Amino acid sequence: MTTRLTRAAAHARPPAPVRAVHLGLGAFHRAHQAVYTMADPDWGIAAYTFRNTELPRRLAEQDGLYSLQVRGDGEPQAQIVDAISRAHPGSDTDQWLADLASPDVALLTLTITEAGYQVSGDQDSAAIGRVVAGLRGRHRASGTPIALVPCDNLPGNGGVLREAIRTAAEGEDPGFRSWIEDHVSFVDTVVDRITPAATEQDVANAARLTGLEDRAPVVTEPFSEWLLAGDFPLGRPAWEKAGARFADDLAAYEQRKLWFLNGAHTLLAYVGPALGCATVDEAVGHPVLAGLTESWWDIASRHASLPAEDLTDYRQRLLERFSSRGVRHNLLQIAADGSQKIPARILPVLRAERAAQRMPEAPVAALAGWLIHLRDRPVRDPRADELVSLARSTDAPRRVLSTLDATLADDRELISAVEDYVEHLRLSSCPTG
Ligand SMILES: NC(=O)c1ccc[n+]([C@@H]2O[C@H](COP(=O)([O-])OP(=O)(O)OC[C@H]3O[C@@H](n4cnc5c(N)ncnc54)[C@H](O)[C@@H]3O)[C@@H](O)[C@H]2O)c1
Ligand SMILES: O=P(O)(O)OC[C@@H](O)[C@@H](O)[C@H](O)[C@H](O)CO
Repeated sequence: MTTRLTRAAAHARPPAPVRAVHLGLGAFHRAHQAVYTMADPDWGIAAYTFRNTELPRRLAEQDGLYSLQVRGDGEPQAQIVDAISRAHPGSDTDQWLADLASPDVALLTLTITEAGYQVSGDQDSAAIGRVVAGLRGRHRASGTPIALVPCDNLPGNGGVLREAIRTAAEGEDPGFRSWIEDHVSFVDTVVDRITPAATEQDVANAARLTGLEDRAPVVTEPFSEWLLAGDFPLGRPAWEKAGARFADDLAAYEQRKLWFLNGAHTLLAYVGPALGCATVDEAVGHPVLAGLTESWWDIASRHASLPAEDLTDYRQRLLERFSSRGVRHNLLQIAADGSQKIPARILPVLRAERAAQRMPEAPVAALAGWLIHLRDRPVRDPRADELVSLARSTDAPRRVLSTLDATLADDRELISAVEDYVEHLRLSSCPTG
Protein backbone atom coordinates (compact mmCIF):
# COMPACT_ATOMS: atom_id res chain seq x y z
CA MET A 1 0.00 0.00 0.00
CA THR A 2 1.33 3.48 -0.90
CA THR A 3 2.08 5.87 1.99
CA ARG A 4 -0.08 9.00 2.12
CA LEU A 5 1.72 12.25 1.23
CA THR A 6 2.46 14.25 4.42
CA ARG A 7 5.34 16.48 5.49
CA ALA A 8 6.90 13.58 7.43
CA ALA A 9 6.58 11.12 4.54
CA ALA A 10 7.98 13.62 2.03
CA HIS A 11 10.78 14.77 4.40
CA ALA A 12 9.48 18.31 3.86
CA ARG A 13 10.27 21.34 6.01
CA PRO A 14 7.75 22.39 8.69
CA PRO A 15 5.09 24.82 7.42
CA ALA A 16 6.49 28.34 6.90
CA PRO A 17 4.90 31.17 8.93
CA VAL A 18 1.76 32.48 7.23
CA ARG A 19 2.56 35.84 5.63
CA ALA A 20 0.40 35.50 2.51
CA VAL A 21 -3.29 34.62 2.17
CA HIS A 22 -4.90 33.23 -0.98
CA LEU A 23 -8.56 33.21 -1.99
CA GLY A 24 -9.75 30.81 -4.70
CA LEU A 25 -7.72 27.70 -3.91
CA GLY A 26 -7.82 25.66 -7.11
CA ALA A 27 -5.46 24.15 -9.64
CA PHE A 28 -4.01 27.37 -10.99
CA HIS A 29 -2.93 28.91 -7.68
CA ARG A 30 -1.11 25.69 -6.87
CA ALA A 31 0.67 25.54 -10.24
CA HIS A 32 1.61 29.20 -10.25
CA GLN A 33 1.68 31.57 -7.24
CA ALA A 34 2.39 28.76 -4.73
CA VAL A 35 5.36 27.59 -6.83
CA TYR A 36 6.80 31.13 -7.01
CA THR A 37 6.27 31.53 -3.24
CA MET A 38 8.04 28.24 -2.55
CA ALA A 39 11.24 29.92 -3.81
CA ASP A 40 11.23 32.02 -0.61
CA PRO A 41 11.17 29.73 2.45
CA ASP A 42 10.26 32.60 4.82
CA TRP A 43 6.76 32.88 3.37
CA GLY A 44 3.89 30.48 3.97
CA ILE A 45 0.38 30.72 2.49
CA ALA A 46 -3.01 30.28 4.17
CA ALA A 47 -5.22 29.27 1.23
CA TYR A 48 -9.02 29.51 1.20
CA THR A 49 -11.78 28.40 -1.11
CA PHE A 50 -15.36 29.36 -0.42
CA ARG A 51 -16.96 26.90 -2.83
CA ASN A 52 -14.99 23.68 -2.77
CA THR A 53 -14.83 21.90 0.60
CA GLU A 54 -13.22 18.69 -0.67
CA LEU A 55 -9.91 20.19 -1.82
CA PRO A 56 -9.05 21.98 1.47
CA ARG A 57 -9.95 18.79 3.35
CA ARG A 58 -7.62 16.69 1.20
CA LEU A 59 -4.84 19.26 1.47
CA ALA A 60 -5.24 19.54 5.24
CA GLU A 61 -4.83 15.73 5.46
CA GLN A 62 -1.59 16.14 3.49
CA ASP A 63 -0.25 19.01 5.67
CA GLY A 64 -0.82 21.40 2.74
CA LEU A 65 1.45 19.40 0.42
CA TYR A 66 0.65 18.21 -3.10
CA SER A 67 2.57 17.05 -6.13
CA LEU A 68 2.94 19.17 -9.24
CA GLN A 69 3.33 17.15 -12.41
CA VAL A 70 5.04 19.20 -15.10
CA ARG A 71 4.18 17.59 -18.42
CA GLY A 72 5.84 18.64 -21.65
CA ASP A 73 6.45 16.37 -24.58
CA GLY A 74 9.07 14.29 -22.71
CA GLU A 75 8.90 12.35 -19.45
CA PRO A 76 6.71 14.11 -16.84
CA GLN A 77 8.54 15.59 -13.84
CA ALA A 78 6.94 15.70 -10.39
CA GLN A 79 7.84 17.98 -7.50
CA ILE A 80 6.30 18.34 -4.05
CA VAL A 81 5.09 21.90 -3.40
CA ASP A 82 5.27 22.94 0.25
CA ALA A 83 4.29 26.65 0.18
CA ILE A 84 0.76 26.15 1.53
CA SER A 85 1.01 26.13 5.32
CA ARG A 86 -2.74 25.87 5.87
CA ALA A 87 -5.76 25.10 3.60
CA HIS A 88 -9.27 26.17 4.65
CA PRO A 89 -12.84 25.85 3.44
CA GLY A 90 -15.03 28.94 3.44
CA SER A 91 -16.74 27.85 6.64
CA ASP A 92 -13.55 28.82 8.52
CA THR A 93 -14.76 32.41 8.59
CA ASP A 94 -13.15 33.26 11.94
CA GLN A 95 -9.75 32.05 10.71
CA TRP A 96 -10.19 34.03 7.46
CA LEU A 97 -10.93 37.20 9.44
CA ALA A 98 -8.03 36.52 11.82
CA ASP A 99 -5.59 35.95 8.95
CA LEU A 100 -6.59 39.13 7.15
CA ALA A 101 -6.41 41.12 10.39
CA SER A 102 -2.93 39.82 11.21
CA PRO A 103 -0.12 42.39 10.79
CA ASP A 104 2.15 39.43 9.87
CA VAL A 105 0.12 39.01 6.67
CA ALA A 106 1.45 41.28 3.94
CA LEU A 107 -0.59 40.26 0.92
CA LEU A 108 -3.67 38.53 -0.45
CA THR A 109 -3.56 36.82 -3.84
CA LEU A 110 -6.82 35.90 -5.62
CA THR A 111 -7.87 33.44 -8.34
CA ILE A 112 -11.64 33.70 -8.11
CA THR A 113 -12.35 33.46 -11.87
CA GLU A 114 -13.47 36.41 -14.02
CA ALA A 115 -17.01 36.06 -12.67
CA GLY A 116 -15.82 36.42 -9.07
CA TYR A 117 -15.20 40.17 -9.47
CA GLN A 118 -18.87 40.94 -9.95
CA VAL A 119 -20.44 42.87 -7.10
CA SER A 120 -24.11 41.96 -6.80
CA GLY A 121 -26.55 39.81 -4.88
CA ASP A 122 -25.54 38.29 -1.57
CA GLN A 123 -22.32 40.20 -0.90
CA ASP A 124 -21.53 38.50 2.40
CA SER A 125 -20.96 35.13 0.77
CA ALA A 126 -19.49 36.39 -2.52
CA ALA A 127 -15.72 36.64 -2.89
CA ILE A 128 -15.53 40.44 -2.93
CA GLY A 129 -17.82 40.70 0.10
CA ARG A 130 -15.55 38.34 2.02
CA VAL A 131 -12.50 40.41 1.09
CA VAL A 132 -14.23 43.60 2.27
CA ALA A 133 -15.12 41.88 5.57
CA GLY A 134 -11.46 40.89 5.97
CA LEU A 135 -10.24 44.41 5.22
CA ARG A 136 -12.79 45.88 7.65
CA GLY A 137 -11.34 43.67 10.40
CA ARG A 138 -7.80 44.65 9.49
CA HIS A 139 -8.69 48.34 9.57
CA ARG A 140 -10.20 47.94 13.04
CA ALA A 141 -7.43 45.71 14.40
CA SER A 142 -4.28 47.54 13.36
CA GLY A 143 -4.79 49.44 10.12
CA THR A 144 -1.60 47.84 8.77
CA PRO A 145 -1.33 48.20 4.97
CA ILE A 146 -1.78 45.22 2.66
CA ALA A 147 -1.25 44.40 -1.03
CA LEU A 148 -4.05 42.72 -3.00
CA VAL A 149 -2.78 40.72 -5.97
CA PRO A 150 -5.51 39.47 -8.36
CA CYS A 151 -4.27 36.65 -10.61
CA ASP A 152 -7.27 36.21 -12.91
CA ASN A 153 -7.34 36.72 -16.68
CA LEU A 154 -8.87 40.19 -16.72
CA PRO A 155 -7.55 43.34 -18.37
CA GLY A 156 -6.26 45.74 -15.68
CA ASN A 157 -7.07 43.19 -12.97
CA GLY A 158 -5.68 45.40 -10.17
CA GLY A 159 -7.98 48.26 -11.22
CA VAL A 160 -10.94 45.88 -11.64
CA LEU A 161 -10.43 44.62 -8.08
CA ARG A 162 -10.07 48.18 -6.74
CA GLU A 163 -13.38 49.19 -8.34
CA ALA A 164 -15.13 46.05 -7.07
CA ILE A 165 -13.90 46.70 -3.51
CA ARG A 166 -14.89 50.39 -3.70
CA THR A 167 -18.37 49.44 -4.91
CA ALA A 168 -18.84 46.75 -2.27
CA ALA A 169 -17.65 49.16 0.45
CA GLU A 170 -20.12 51.92 -0.53
CA GLY A 171 -22.20 52.78 2.49
CA GLU A 172 -19.46 51.67 4.91
CA ASP A 173 -17.87 53.96 7.48
CA PRO A 174 -16.00 56.83 5.67
CA GLY A 175 -12.89 56.20 7.81
CA PHE A 176 -12.73 52.63 6.52
CA ARG A 177 -13.25 53.75 2.93
CA SER A 178 -10.48 56.29 3.09
CA TRP A 179 -8.19 53.69 4.73
CA ILE A 180 -8.79 51.45 1.70
CA GLU A 181 -7.72 54.30 -0.59
CA ASP A 182 -4.54 55.02 1.39
CA HIS A 183 -3.44 51.66 2.78
CA VAL A 184 -4.57 48.99 0.33
CA SER A 185 -2.36 48.50 -2.69
CA PHE A 186 -3.88 46.94 -5.82
CA VAL A 187 -1.26 45.15 -7.90
CA ASP A 188 -1.76 44.47 -11.63
CA THR A 189 -0.63 41.09 -12.91
CA VAL A 190 -0.33 39.06 -16.09
CA VAL A 191 -0.37 35.36 -15.22
CA ASP A 192 0.30 32.44 -17.52
CA ARG A 193 0.59 28.70 -17.02
CA ILE A 194 -1.84 26.30 -18.70
CA THR A 195 -3.27 24.19 -15.86
CA PRO A 196 -6.28 22.00 -16.65
CA ALA A 197 -8.35 20.30 -13.97
CA ALA A 198 -6.65 17.09 -12.77
CA THR A 199 -8.18 13.68 -13.54
CA GLU A 200 -8.25 10.30 -11.75
CA GLN A 201 -5.44 9.23 -14.07
CA ASP A 202 -3.35 12.12 -12.71
CA VAL A 203 -3.87 10.76 -9.17
CA ALA A 204 -2.53 7.39 -10.31
CA ASN A 205 0.39 9.07 -12.09
CA ALA A 206 1.23 11.07 -8.95
CA ALA A 207 1.65 7.85 -6.96
CA ARG A 208 3.85 6.38 -9.70
CA LEU A 209 6.03 9.48 -9.98
CA THR A 210 6.43 10.31 -6.25
CA GLY A 211 5.97 6.94 -4.55
CA LEU A 212 3.39 8.65 -2.29
CA GLU A 213 -0.41 8.72 -2.40
CA ASP A 214 -1.48 12.27 -3.34
CA ARG A 215 -5.25 12.89 -3.44
CA ALA A 216 -4.84 16.49 -4.66
CA PRO A 217 -2.29 16.53 -7.50
CA VAL A 218 -1.88 19.34 -10.03
CA VAL A 219 -0.84 18.89 -13.65
CA THR A 220 0.68 21.76 -15.59
CA GLU A 221 2.96 22.65 -18.49
CA PRO A 222 6.68 23.59 -18.27
CA PHE A 223 6.03 27.22 -19.33
CA SER A 224 5.24 29.75 -16.60
CA GLU A 225 5.09 33.54 -16.56
CA TRP A 226 4.20 36.15 -13.93
CA LEU A 227 4.43 39.87 -14.56
CA LEU A 228 3.51 42.32 -11.79
CA ALA A 229 3.12 46.09 -11.43
CA GLY A 230 2.38 47.75 -8.10
CA ASP A 231 3.47 48.29 -4.51
CA PHE A 232 3.94 45.86 -1.65
CA PRO A 233 3.89 48.06 1.45
CA LEU A 234 4.77 45.21 3.85
CA GLY A 235 7.13 43.41 1.47
CA ARG A 236 6.62 40.26 -0.59
CA PRO A 237 8.26 36.90 -1.22
CA ALA A 238 11.30 36.95 -3.49
CA TRP A 239 9.15 35.73 -6.38
CA GLU A 240 11.82 36.90 -8.83
CA LYS A 241 13.94 33.93 -7.67
CA ALA A 242 11.43 31.75 -9.52
CA GLY A 243 11.31 34.06 -12.56
CA ALA A 244 8.58 36.62 -11.75
CA ARG A 245 9.20 39.99 -13.41
CA PHE A 246 8.23 43.46 -12.25
CA ALA A 247 7.37 46.38 -14.53
CA ASP A 248 5.62 49.76 -14.40
CA ASP A 249 3.06 49.07 -17.08
CA LEU A 250 1.75 45.70 -18.20
CA ALA A 251 -0.78 46.82 -20.84
CA ALA A 252 1.04 45.48 -23.92
CA TYR A 253 1.81 42.12 -22.28
CA GLU A 254 -1.70 41.80 -20.95
CA GLN A 255 -3.09 42.43 -24.43
CA ARG A 256 -0.76 39.81 -25.90
CA LYS A 257 -1.75 37.22 -23.30
CA LEU A 258 -5.51 37.87 -23.38
CA TRP A 259 -5.86 38.21 -27.15
CA PHE A 260 -3.38 35.65 -28.43
CA LEU A 261 -3.53 32.88 -25.82
CA ASN A 262 -6.92 33.28 -24.17
CA GLY A 263 -8.60 34.60 -27.35
CA ALA A 264 -7.43 31.55 -29.31
CA HIS A 265 -8.56 29.31 -26.44
CA THR A 266 -12.02 30.86 -26.52
CA LEU A 267 -12.23 30.53 -30.32
CA LEU A 268 -11.26 26.84 -30.11
CA ALA A 269 -13.53 26.20 -27.10
CA TYR A 270 -16.62 27.27 -29.06
CA VAL A 271 -15.78 26.17 -32.62
CA GLY A 272 -13.81 23.01 -31.70
CA PRO A 273 -16.72 20.94 -30.33
CA ALA A 274 -18.82 21.79 -33.40
CA LEU A 275 -16.07 20.10 -35.45
CA GLY A 276 -15.76 17.10 -33.13
CA CYS A 277 -12.76 18.18 -31.02
CA ALA A 278 -12.68 17.86 -27.22
CA THR A 279 -9.25 19.22 -26.23
CA VAL A 280 -6.97 22.08 -27.27
CA ASP A 281 -4.28 19.78 -28.71
CA GLU A 282 -6.90 17.95 -30.82
CA ALA A 283 -8.31 21.27 -32.00
CA VAL A 284 -5.01 22.75 -33.20
CA GLY A 285 -4.38 19.46 -35.02
CA HIS A 286 -7.61 19.95 -37.03
CA PRO A 287 -6.82 21.73 -40.33
CA VAL A 288 -9.85 24.04 -40.25
CA LEU A 289 -9.30 25.05 -36.62
CA ALA A 290 -5.54 25.44 -37.14
CA GLY A 291 -6.31 27.80 -40.03
CA LEU A 292 -8.83 29.77 -37.96
CA THR A 293 -6.32 30.08 -35.12
CA GLU A 294 -3.61 31.44 -37.43
CA SER A 295 -6.14 33.79 -38.97
CA TRP A 296 -7.17 35.01 -35.48
CA TRP A 297 -3.52 35.71 -34.66
CA ASP A 298 -3.03 37.55 -37.98
CA ILE A 299 -6.02 39.76 -37.23
CA ALA A 300 -5.04 40.38 -33.60
CA SER A 301 -1.48 41.26 -34.70
CA ARG A 302 -2.85 44.22 -36.70
CA HIS A 303 -4.09 45.85 -33.50
CA ALA A 304 -1.54 44.67 -30.89
CA SER A 305 0.98 47.09 -29.37
CA LEU A 306 4.08 44.89 -29.21
CA PRO A 307 6.52 44.78 -32.17
CA ALA A 308 5.81 42.24 -34.93
CA GLU A 309 8.91 40.10 -34.11
CA ASP A 310 7.70 39.64 -30.51
CA LEU A 311 4.30 38.57 -31.73
CA THR A 312 5.71 36.13 -34.26
CA ASP A 313 7.84 34.45 -31.58
CA TYR A 314 4.91 34.40 -29.17
CA ARG A 315 2.65 32.74 -31.75
CA GLN A 316 5.25 30.10 -32.53
CA ARG A 317 5.63 29.29 -28.83
CA LEU A 318 1.86 29.24 -28.30
CA LEU A 319 1.38 26.77 -31.10
CA GLU A 320 3.94 24.47 -29.46
CA ARG A 321 2.20 24.84 -26.09
CA PHE A 322 -1.26 24.22 -27.54
CA SER A 323 -0.08 21.18 -29.54
CA SER A 324 1.61 19.49 -26.59
CA ARG A 325 -0.04 16.25 -25.54
CA GLY A 326 1.46 16.59 -22.06
CA VAL A 327 -1.47 18.63 -20.75
CA ARG A 328 -4.83 17.75 -22.33
CA HIS A 329 -6.90 20.91 -21.84
CA ASN A 330 -10.60 20.21 -22.08
CA LEU A 331 -12.42 22.71 -24.34
CA LEU A 332 -15.58 22.53 -22.22
CA GLN A 333 -13.60 23.79 -19.19
CA ILE A 334 -12.39 26.79 -21.20
CA ALA A 335 -15.93 27.39 -22.55
CA ALA A 336 -17.29 28.25 -19.09
CA ASP A 337 -18.22 31.88 -18.32
CA GLY A 338 -18.17 33.10 -21.95
CA SER A 339 -20.06 36.28 -21.04
CA GLN A 340 -17.14 37.24 -18.79
CA LYS A 341 -14.35 36.14 -21.14
CA ILE A 342 -15.44 37.15 -24.67
CA PRO A 343 -15.44 40.91 -23.90
CA ALA A 344 -11.74 40.83 -22.92
CA ARG A 345 -10.51 38.20 -25.34
CA ILE A 346 -12.39 38.69 -28.63
CA LEU A 347 -14.40 41.93 -28.73
CA PRO A 348 -11.56 44.52 -28.69
CA VAL A 349 -10.12 43.03 -31.90
CA LEU A 350 -13.56 42.62 -33.49
CA ARG A 351 -14.43 46.28 -32.78
CA ALA A 352 -11.13 47.47 -34.30
CA GLU A 353 -11.75 45.34 -37.41
CA ARG A 354 -15.32 46.59 -37.85
CA ALA A 355 -14.07 50.17 -37.45
CA ALA A 356 -11.75 49.43 -40.38
CA GLN A 357 -14.77 48.14 -42.39
CA ARG A 358 -13.54 44.53 -42.36
CA MET A 359 -15.53 41.39 -41.53
CA PRO A 360 -12.96 39.10 -39.86
CA GLU A 361 -13.78 35.38 -40.03
CA ALA A 362 -12.23 34.16 -36.75
CA PRO A 363 -14.12 36.44 -34.30
CA VAL A 364 -17.34 35.80 -36.25
CA ALA A 365 -16.66 32.07 -35.91
CA ALA A 366 -16.06 32.46 -32.14
CA LEU A 367 -19.41 34.23 -31.69
CA ALA A 368 -21.24 31.70 -33.86
CA GLY A 369 -19.65 28.85 -31.87
CA TRP A 370 -20.68 30.53 -28.61
CA LEU A 371 -24.30 30.70 -29.83
CA ILE A 372 -24.28 26.99 -30.64
CA HIS A 373 -22.69 26.29 -27.25
CA LEU A 374 -25.44 28.29 -25.50
CA ARG A 375 -28.15 26.48 -27.41
CA ASP A 376 -26.89 22.91 -27.36
CA ARG A 377 -24.46 22.29 -24.47
CA PRO A 378 -24.44 22.44 -20.68
CA VAL A 379 -23.71 26.11 -19.95
CA ARG A 380 -21.71 27.33 -16.94
CA ASP A 381 -21.96 31.10 -16.82
CA PRO A 382 -23.18 33.59 -14.20
CA ARG A 383 -25.72 34.75 -16.84
CA ALA A 384 -26.57 31.23 -18.07
CA ASP A 385 -30.37 31.43 -17.67
CA GLU A 386 -30.71 34.68 -19.59
CA LEU A 387 -28.20 33.70 -22.30
CA VAL A 388 -29.62 30.22 -22.95
CA SER A 389 -33.10 31.66 -23.30
CA LEU A 390 -31.91 34.40 -25.68
CA ALA A 391 -29.86 31.90 -27.72
CA ARG A 392 -33.00 29.81 -28.28
CA SER A 393 -35.16 32.80 -29.26
CA THR A 394 -35.73 34.25 -32.72
CA ASP A 395 -33.17 36.90 -33.66
CA ALA A 396 -30.75 35.09 -31.32
CA PRO A 397 -27.40 36.47 -32.63
CA ARG A 398 -28.48 40.09 -32.15
CA ARG A 399 -30.10 39.48 -28.78
CA VAL A 400 -27.20 37.47 -27.38
CA LEU A 401 -24.60 39.94 -28.64
CA SER A 402 -26.57 42.85 -27.19
CA THR A 403 -25.85 41.46 -23.70
CA LEU A 404 -22.17 42.16 -24.35
CA ASP A 405 -22.09 45.21 -26.63
CA ALA A 406 -25.11 47.17 -27.88
CA THR A 407 -23.16 48.83 -30.72
CA LEU A 408 -21.93 45.55 -32.15
CA ALA A 409 -25.46 44.15 -31.82
CA ASP A 410 -26.70 47.01 -34.04
CA ASP A 411 -24.16 46.10 -36.74
CA ARG A 412 -26.46 44.33 -39.22
CA GLU A 413 -23.68 43.06 -41.45
CA LEU A 414 -21.98 41.48 -38.44
CA ILE A 415 -25.19 39.87 -37.19
CA SER A 416 -25.87 38.44 -40.60
CA ALA A 417 -22.27 37.10 -40.84
CA VAL A 418 -22.69 35.40 -37.43
CA GLU A 419 -26.02 33.87 -38.56
CA ASP A 420 -24.39 32.53 -41.73
CA TYR A 421 -21.52 31.09 -39.71
CA VAL A 422 -23.86 29.30 -37.34
CA GLU A 423 -25.36 27.60 -40.38
CA HIS A 424 -21.92 26.90 -41.82
CA LEU A 425 -20.83 25.21 -38.56
CA ARG A 426 -24.02 23.17 -38.44
CA LEU A 427 -23.37 21.85 -41.95
CA SER A 428 -19.68 21.22 -41.19
CA SER A 429 -20.49 19.27 -38.03
CA CYS A 430 -23.00 17.05 -39.86
CA PRO A 431 -21.27 15.40 -42.85
CA THR A 432 -24.48 13.81 -44.15
CA GLY A 433 -26.45 17.04 -43.77
N1 LIG B 1 -6.10 27.16 -15.04
C1 LIG B 1 -5.33 27.97 -15.75
O1 LIG B 1 -4.67 27.54 -16.71
C2 LIG B 1 -5.25 29.44 -15.43
C3 LIG B 1 -4.21 30.21 -15.99
C4 LIG B 1 -4.17 31.58 -15.75
C5 LIG B 1 -5.12 32.16 -14.94
N2 LIG B 1 -6.09 31.39 -14.39
C6 LIG B 1 -7.09 32.07 -13.54
O2 LIG B 1 -7.38 31.31 -12.41
C7 LIG B 1 -8.78 31.09 -12.30
C8 LIG B 1 -9.04 29.78 -11.59
O3 LIG B 1 -8.51 28.71 -12.38
P1 LIG B 1 -8.29 27.28 -11.72
O4 LIG B 1 -7.67 26.45 -12.78
O5 LIG B 1 -7.62 27.39 -10.42
O6 LIG B 1 -9.78 26.79 -11.50
P2 LIG B 1 -10.32 25.80 -10.36
O7 LIG B 1 -11.68 25.41 -10.82
O8 LIG B 1 -9.33 24.76 -10.04
O9 LIG B 1 -10.45 26.75 -9.08
C9 LIG B 1 -11.28 27.87 -9.10
C10 LIG B 1 -11.33 28.52 -7.73
O10 LIG B 1 -12.13 29.70 -7.85
C11 LIG B 1 -13.25 29.63 -6.96
N3 LIG B 1 -14.39 30.25 -7.65
C12 LIG B 1 -15.01 29.82 -8.77
N4 LIG B 1 -15.99 30.68 -9.11
C13 LIG B 1 -15.96 31.67 -8.19
C14 LIG B 1 -16.74 32.84 -7.98
N5 LIG B 1 -17.72 33.19 -8.82
N6 LIG B 1 -16.44 33.60 -6.91
C15 LIG B 1 -15.45 33.27 -6.10
N7 LIG B 1 -14.67 32.19 -6.23
C16 LIG B 1 -14.93 31.40 -7.26
C17 LIG B 1 -13.44 28.13 -6.70
O11 LIG B 1 -14.07 27.93 -5.45
C18 LIG B 1 -11.99 27.65 -6.68
O12 LIG B 1 -11.41 27.92 -5.42
C19 LIG B 1 -9.28 31.16 -13.75
O13 LIG B 1 -10.63 31.52 -13.83
C20 LIG B 1 -8.38 32.24 -14.33
O14 LIG B 1 -8.91 33.52 -14.12
C21 LIG B 1 -6.19 30.05 -14.62
O1 LIG C 1 -8.87 29.96 -16.70
P1 LIG C 1 -9.97 30.65 -17.48
O2 LIG C 1 -11.27 29.98 -17.26
O3 LIG C 1 -9.94 32.13 -17.27
O4 LIG C 1 -9.63 30.48 -19.01
C1 LIG C 1 -9.39 29.22 -19.60
C2 LIG C 1 -8.02 29.22 -20.29
O5 LIG C 1 -8.04 30.09 -21.40
C3 LIG C 1 -6.92 29.68 -19.33
O6 LIG C 1 -6.99 28.96 -18.14
C4 LIG C 1 -5.53 29.52 -19.93
O7 LIG C 1 -5.18 28.18 -19.98
C5 LIG C 1 -4.53 30.25 -19.07
O8 LIG C 1 -4.88 31.61 -19.01
C6 LIG C 1 -3.11 30.06 -19.51
O9 LIG C 1 -2.28 30.85 -18.74
